[in-house]
Amino acid sequence: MTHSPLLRSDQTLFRDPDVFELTFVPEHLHHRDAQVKELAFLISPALRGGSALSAVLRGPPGTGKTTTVRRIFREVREETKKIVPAYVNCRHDHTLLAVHRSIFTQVVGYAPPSSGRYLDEIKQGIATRLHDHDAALVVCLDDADDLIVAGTYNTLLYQILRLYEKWDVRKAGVFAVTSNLDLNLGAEADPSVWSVFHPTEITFLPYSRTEIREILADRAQQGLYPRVVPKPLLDRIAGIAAGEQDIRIGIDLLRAAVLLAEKDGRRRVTHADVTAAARAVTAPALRNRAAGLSEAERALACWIAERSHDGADMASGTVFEAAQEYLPVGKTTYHEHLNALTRAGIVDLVPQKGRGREVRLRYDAGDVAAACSSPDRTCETPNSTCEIPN
Ligand SMILES: Nc1ncnc2c1ncn2[C@@H]1O[C@H](COP(=O)(O)OP(=O)(O)OP(=O)(O)O)[C@@H](O)[C@H]1O
Repeated sequence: MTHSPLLRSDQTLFRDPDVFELTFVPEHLHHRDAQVKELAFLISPALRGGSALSAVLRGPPGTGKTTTVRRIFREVREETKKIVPAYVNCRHDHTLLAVHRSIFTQVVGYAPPSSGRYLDEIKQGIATRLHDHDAALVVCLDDADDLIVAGTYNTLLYQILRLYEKWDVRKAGVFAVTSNLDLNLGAEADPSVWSVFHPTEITFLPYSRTEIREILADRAQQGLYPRVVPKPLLDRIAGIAAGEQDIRIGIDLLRAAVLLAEKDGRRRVTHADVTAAARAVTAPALRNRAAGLSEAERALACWIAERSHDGADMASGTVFEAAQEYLPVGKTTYHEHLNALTRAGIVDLVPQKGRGREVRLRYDAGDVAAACSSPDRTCETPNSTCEIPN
């Protein structure tokens, strides 16, 4: 067997580490052509001296909403001075003043003085610059649900969209973005806002495993030296990210696995690097999933983890029968708990030929046991038993 020569301490596997930063805007935006086209269409009237239209962008976390907007805004900035895009992260800026200060900074090119500036002066500064340059404003309010929590959503939309009523500027377009699928940002708008908002709804569906694989391959090619991550390992990373329905997990995992190889002085990522990195990267996601379960559901997850670790038969019916010895629950309750674990994304129920369904853990059994133990009930893999409350 031949071994590739070890890395010297001054060598790195990263051609460009920035490619793995979450703020990185990729050169090629995969699988978002429809959304890019729709946003470009909404902005286009402003290129012809009119006003941009508005939109609500909705999709689960890590589906490329922010990246798509940033990508379009970058192109707009490069192509024309007739449109001024302003991106506001509402997690950070959710008061009227903070949002307008952020818009001012991007429109005017420097921050307004921190003291002695009232909201109206900041708005006037924005409007004057837009008027002087005959430019149209397009604002992206990313994570706009934070504005609803802060109680500023409607006032802000009103003030941005109706800027033209007080100053001689064109009507602004607003792209409101949310990853909260239970929230309808359009419906949250008051009638006075709605009459000038009329957003087009743009949906971002989760990427499939193949799409994630392509995005990750592109990242690896841009950010790493050739052959650092063998193709089967890239497939495995894509599978883990697809299971989590979050491309970010894939990007983090790729970087973490390469860092482990680099730390060890190796030129190639191994299966063991991915396993170790996956633990670290998916642990917070798994903890979040477990936190949403009831004590009884967590106890069942723990028990399933132990059984899976021991290599026992995982057919759902067999698991139920074996569970009877330890877990005093009836069949209906057992299935309810099992369904809750499936919904939480901790187990999958995989149909088996003629044998009902197999209970399969999405994570390492030891990690599930660790995430689902509680102070009163420690789950250990292997061999310990869990007590399940009714
Ligand atoms: N289509 C894509 N092509 C290349 N990279 C992508 C694509 N979509 C997302 N990414 C990358 O995935 C990461 C997460 O994307 P992004 O922040 O745009 O998701 P989001 O939908 O805005 O998530 P959230 O709702 O949590 O803010 C970023 O690093 C981004 O560069």
